[in-house]
Amino acid sequence: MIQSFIITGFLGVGKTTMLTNTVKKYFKNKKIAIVVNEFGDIGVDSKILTNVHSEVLEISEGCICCKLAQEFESGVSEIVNKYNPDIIFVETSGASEPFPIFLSLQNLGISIEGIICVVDAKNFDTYKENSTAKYQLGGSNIIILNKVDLVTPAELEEVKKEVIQIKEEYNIKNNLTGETVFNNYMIHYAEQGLVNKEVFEGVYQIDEVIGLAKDYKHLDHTGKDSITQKVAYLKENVRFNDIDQLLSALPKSIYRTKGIVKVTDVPNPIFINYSFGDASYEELPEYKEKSLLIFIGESIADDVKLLSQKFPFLILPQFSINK
Ligand SMILES: Nc1nc2c(ncn2[C@@H]2O[C@H](COP(=O)(O)OP(=O)(O)OP(=O)(O)O)[C@@H](O)[C@H]2O)c(=O)[nH]1
Repeated sequence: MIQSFIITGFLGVGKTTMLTNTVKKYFKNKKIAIVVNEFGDIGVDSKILTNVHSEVLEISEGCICCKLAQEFESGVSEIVNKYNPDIIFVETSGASEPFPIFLSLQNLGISIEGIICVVDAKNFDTYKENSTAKYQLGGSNIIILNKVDLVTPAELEEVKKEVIQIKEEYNIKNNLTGETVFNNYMIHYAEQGLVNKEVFEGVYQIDEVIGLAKDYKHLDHTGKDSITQKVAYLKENVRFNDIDQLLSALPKSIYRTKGIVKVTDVPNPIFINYSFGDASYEELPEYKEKSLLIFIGESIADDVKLLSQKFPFLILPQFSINK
């Protein structure tokens, strides 16, 4: 039977980092397929993941937990038929819930070994009130407190306490019996997503949930704390320092920025990964498309417009701007 893991967690917590690092470390001799659902319609993660793994299915232009169950199921079936993987990893977008994906995998007869929720130990305070983040914890059975390098032991303990509180409150319940579905869950700590191999050793296999969630109604992403993204393309004469200054000037409402840019003073294209004030850069061997940045946050349309006035090298697409 094909095994699968679902990786969930809020925007920028380290899901892709975990996937890349753990798959490289622990699953070298297995046939791995990765399904990644990007937030919004321009996939940066899949470009990065494709550099590392061969079988990557990108599902974008929507959210697999809301609208794309069918596309997800047919994509996974295709991967199974073509490639016959030992293990499938599904990385959900930071704005989606894991439970509907769990149901889709069950529909396909795939064994779900674990639903992993990655938590950003440093920035948990910033996003813990977001309802999607709470449901992500509620719908998981493995919780990984990541970025431990950025917090003190006391701060980590505090985050752990809060995580347990939310987990207890939002733990998914069986509609018929009212009992919690994931009674046993584990909390692990990680830096760069690296956890002990035991986390992946199938001790959590979940098979008792079939059927209970027919009526499962999940959160409306268009609600008040819903997250939006705005894309900006970049002019060609940009220098690395311009990007650096732009990232330093981002308002608080924009807590996630990703993109791939070509600058005049660095030979290779650069993958930019910014979350909650911290930026990291990685040079890519090649990138033939236009330089772009994706800004993600809550109600950010006006902020992005202001940014493009302050940094005229940003070109906003002309179509309508929604809040
Ligand atoms: N210091 C530190 N940085 C980390 C750690 N894990 C991830 N990061 C950084 O956090 C940023 C976001 O990591 P990603 O793996 O892209 O996060 P993600 O959850 O896949 O993001 P989305 O797909 O946008 O939701 C990157 O700049 C990573 O380098 C960690 O343990 N410590």
